[in-house]
Amino acid sequence: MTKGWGNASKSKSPQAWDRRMTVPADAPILTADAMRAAEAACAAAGVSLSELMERAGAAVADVAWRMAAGAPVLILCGPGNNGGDGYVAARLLKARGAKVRVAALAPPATDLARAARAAWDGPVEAFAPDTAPAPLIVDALFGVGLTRPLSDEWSAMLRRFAGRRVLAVDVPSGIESDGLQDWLPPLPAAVTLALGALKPAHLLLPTAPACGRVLLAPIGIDAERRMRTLPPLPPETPTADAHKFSRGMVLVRAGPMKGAAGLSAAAALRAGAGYVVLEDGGPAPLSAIIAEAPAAFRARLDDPRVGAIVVGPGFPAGDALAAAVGEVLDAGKPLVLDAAAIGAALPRLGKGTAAAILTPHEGEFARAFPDLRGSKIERALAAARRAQAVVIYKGADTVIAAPDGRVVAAWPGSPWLATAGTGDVLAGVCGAMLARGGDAFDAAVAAVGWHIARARSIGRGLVADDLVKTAK
Ligand SMILES: NC(=O)C1=CN([C@@H]2O[C@H](COP(=O)(O)OP(=O)(O)OC[C@H]3O[C@@H](n4cnc5c(N)ncnc54)[C@H](O)[C@@H]3O)[C@@H](O)[C@H]2O)[C@@H](O)CC1
Ligand SMILES: [K+]
Repeated sequence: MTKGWGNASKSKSPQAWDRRMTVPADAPILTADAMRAAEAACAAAGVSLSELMERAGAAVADVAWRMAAGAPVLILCGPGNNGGDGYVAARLLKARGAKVRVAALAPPATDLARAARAAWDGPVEAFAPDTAPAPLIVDALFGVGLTRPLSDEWSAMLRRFAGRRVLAVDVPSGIESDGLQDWLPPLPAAVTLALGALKPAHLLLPTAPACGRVLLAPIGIDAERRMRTLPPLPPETPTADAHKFSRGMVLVRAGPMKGAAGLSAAAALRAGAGYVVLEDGGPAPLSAIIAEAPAAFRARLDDPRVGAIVVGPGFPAGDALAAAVGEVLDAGKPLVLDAAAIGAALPRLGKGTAAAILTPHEGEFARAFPDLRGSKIERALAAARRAQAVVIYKGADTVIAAPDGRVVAAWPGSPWLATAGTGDVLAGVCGAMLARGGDAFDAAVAAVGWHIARARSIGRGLVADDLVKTAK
């Protein structure tokens, strides 16, 4: 039932395995409200809520069984349906022969949880400051129903179990699942089993690292897929009749810091563009880049073969940037707008302009959209709607949003991307993907996927140039 599971007992280093932060690819993401709506739709379609809880508990038991590998398990149950999942898991684990204890924070407060508690035929301890630990702790205290931070007393009780292996049911308790609050869980999880769909908090900072490795138990919910995790990178081989212009032509406008635009141009080539022209560039990292003086470059803007124009890398705000942005907007070609070019273009975007991808990092986003509130996903969506453009809201928890409501959350990226010049590379890769034609959101998703995959394959010691230097 669960996806992406690896057997802990086979791992040479369980501790290293525990610390891995991964999420299932191309998986649905739902807010708590959307989750409840999906649950209601399931019930209307004839799958009872108790059946959903039974499936959830079975998935928890399955993962716990393998994580415990024969060692005793302590299941902590809260008052709501998250606790109900815990009681179901306890019953099923015991039936499989596992050594299970259950400790409850409070009596069950929902009908479903009461029924699940009643079906558990073992003892229930009160979860207290002296509750004895076990090698595996299953955290079924609170899920998407958490409405306020955990009390200091409960937080202290949970912190006592730090260092044990922890399996969190749906979310680590204490996390607000929609990503609206930065509450951190007192007991971070090695593995979090998301039920029905991933939740924003699994994929956004600061909560995502506390979820550890995230697995998904679909439990039969028909989750809509407008919000999802990063899909696998599609295989890309040029068609047999490809030529340099059919693979996409990208223009890169250079500002005063010429190395940045050079990196973008090299990235566009490396990501598959057939022909890349760099305006007024300095020494470019690849000699296959066509460097042109400003006048010749401007004449290119009208070339019908141009698939995308990149502007912003190495180009601080000012009159020169405003003029450059004005020219590329007038050209009516698909655009990648990075850094200060985003703010310069914003007043004109969405008013009949061509498709655009904006690539702000945190500071640039705050300058361009200072009034937006909510989770990073909500802010990215609001910015995309306002700009009528695709927004890649960069960071370790990059979020890609389209004006029509589609979202991809790209956590976990690669920590090696946190170094100068990688944003210039991403802008160039976006140019290559956009120049192929097709949907700008799909292009942005492919660009982020390319960037992360490349960074992961390089790993330790990565500098931005490495992302574009070689094909492998
Ligand atoms: N939505 C679905 O489709 C399914 C949900 N299931 C489970 O149900 C969970 C949601 O259940 P609930 O909505 O009952 O919510 P929870 O079980 O997350 O918690 C709600 C309860 O906790 C109390 N509470 C909230 N914050 C508190 C705090 N800080 N301190 C003390 N008490 C607090 C509430 O008053 C309520 O009694 C999911 O996370 C998942 O584990 C599963 O059973 C399977 C299906
Ligand atoms: K939980």
